[in-house]
Amino acid sequence: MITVGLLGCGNIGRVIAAGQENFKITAVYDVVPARVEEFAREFDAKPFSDFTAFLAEPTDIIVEAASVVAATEHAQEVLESGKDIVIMSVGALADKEFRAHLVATARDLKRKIHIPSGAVMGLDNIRIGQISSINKFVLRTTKNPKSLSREATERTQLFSGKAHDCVRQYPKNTNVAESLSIACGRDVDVELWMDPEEDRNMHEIFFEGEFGEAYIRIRNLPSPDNPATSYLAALSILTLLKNLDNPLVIGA
Ligand SMILES: NC(=O)C1=CN([C@@H]2O[C@H](COP(=O)(O)OP(=O)(O)OC[C@H]3O[C@@H](n4cnc5c(N)ncnc54)[C@H](O)[C@@H]3O)[C@@H](O)[C@H]2O)C=CC1
Ligand SMILES: O=C([O-])CC(=O)C(=O)O
Repeated sequence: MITVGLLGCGNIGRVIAAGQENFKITAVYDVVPARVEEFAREFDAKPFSDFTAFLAEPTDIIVEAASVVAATEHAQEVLESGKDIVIMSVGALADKEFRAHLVATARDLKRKIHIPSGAVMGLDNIRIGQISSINKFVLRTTKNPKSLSREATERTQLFSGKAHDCVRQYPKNTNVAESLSIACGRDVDVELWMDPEEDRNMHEIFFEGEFGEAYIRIRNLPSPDNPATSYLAALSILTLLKNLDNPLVIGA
């Protein structure tokens, strides 16, 4: 049985915990002490209010499902402790120096940094961007203003530019932009829209290159507990965890 240390007892953490089968969340940590205690009671895990003690607990892998700040603060320490990490708040890796340092540490210590497909589809073959020329890559994300904690009466563009700038400005809503950039091997172009007529979290991907062209549209249902996060993102990380011990690896 794979043992998991969970950093972040929120919406995604709860979906993962509810779906445990071939892995077990044995240790949990969150900045909100009451949340850790409640989660630990409900899912029979050991609660921690101190990160160092949490990390010292014997677990096989740490799952970050908290925030860009949490991933930035703790990812390096996790790898240095000899554990693999799953990073959900991928926006942390928009800092190129930080990412390079993290990857170098993982390489030296023979550890893995897993990035779930999250709220999009297609990350598998989008990786061909690392070996083949791409002449266009645009992510257009459209969410209801509520998912962005804003108000609007008409469709409004909030951002147009590069992924790393977008996720810096909207760290709770555009981690996918950074996942696509890492997969594709370039800082992708991003448009972020809010639309009061849209009740889903929609991601449209326009991808053109030597291979031909692709258009992927994902219309995600928001998570019941956090409208900023698509339910698909939680299902994605749960699938990743369920496949950690599967010898059959599918996808590029
Ligand atoms: N990669 C992707 O495709 C996607 C990534 N995400 C990201 O996944 C993360 C988790 O999402 P949700 O569970 O929906 O969020 P949530 O807000 O429901 O839960 C996050 C939990 O982490 C805790 N937390 C926040 N900062 C912390 C810190 N510095 N140290 C310890 N605990 C901390 C909070 O108290 C909360 O309990 C978020 O960063 C979100 O933006 C969300 C959707 C898609
Ligand atoms: O869940 C989504 O639709 C996307 C999201 O919030 C993110 O990438 O941070």
